[in-house]
Amino acid sequence: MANKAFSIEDFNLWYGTDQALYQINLDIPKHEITAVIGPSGCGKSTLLKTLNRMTETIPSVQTSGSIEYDGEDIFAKKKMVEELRTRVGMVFQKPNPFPKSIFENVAYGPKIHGIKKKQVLNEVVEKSLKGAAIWDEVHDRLNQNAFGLSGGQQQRVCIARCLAIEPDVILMDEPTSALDPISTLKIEELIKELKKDYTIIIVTHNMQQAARISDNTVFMLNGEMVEFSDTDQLFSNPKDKRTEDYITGRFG
Ligand SMILES: Nc1ncnc2c1ncn2[C@@H]1O[C@H](COP(=O)(O)OP(=O)(O)OP(=O)(O)O)[C@@H](O)[C@H]1O
Repeated sequence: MANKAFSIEDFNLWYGTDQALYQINLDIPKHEITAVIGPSGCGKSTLLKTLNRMTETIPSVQTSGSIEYDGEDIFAKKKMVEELRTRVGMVFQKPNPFPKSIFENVAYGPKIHGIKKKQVLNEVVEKSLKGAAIWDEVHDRLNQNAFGLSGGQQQRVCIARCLAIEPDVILMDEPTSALDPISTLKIEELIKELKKDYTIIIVTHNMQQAARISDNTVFMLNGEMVEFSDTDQLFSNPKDKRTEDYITGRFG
């Protein structure tokens, strides 16, 4: 695959003595939406968090195998972590704005990266909030605390915060599971929109969501990657019997 964001080869991960990922081999294409589905505890979040090296903040974690991002080994050198996290942003399950104003939430990353000029920060904040489809709702109250927003609005502010560091990839760990159906739909529409500019990898419990928004789907089971296919194919004509059993609701 010429246009791949991540290339994962023979990747294994252990929490202490418990193995959570087994021999994962997977190429994740650029500028597409890749969904990761599977029953609870199958390793979806672990796989996602490994992609921007968040799992290594847990002391007991050990890994083997290789993961390349844009052709470079993500584990290669210490310096790579900051660079990697700038290029690979993350949005979490529960909206987690900082207890700061909407403006400061979005300006936080750029400020850390040394941007001080108010004019530039204003532009970044506006662009990011527009990119996250929340500008119209908040432009007249940027100085209000982000906690005053609804859950769906908070999640879009968190997406804007992620966009403000100008990543190439956005990892999303069940970004709508804490939201109501209307907010969920808005975020799904936003994700489809963001695909033009970003590579998106989304963990979801919700198979309908994976079917609605993703181009490719990874099905995981007990720490193994059972199947990686075009989403339409995976849901209409799965290659593996275990995928079929899962998507037809026979387990999980
Ligand atoms: N910090 C941790 N320490 C030890 N074990 C962990 C840790 N995080 C996850 N695990 C274990 O690793 C396995 C995979 O967990 P993971 O959270 O990746 O699964 P998941 O598919 O995302 O689950 P869910 O859908 O319930 O969020 C599970 O057995 C879990 O108990």
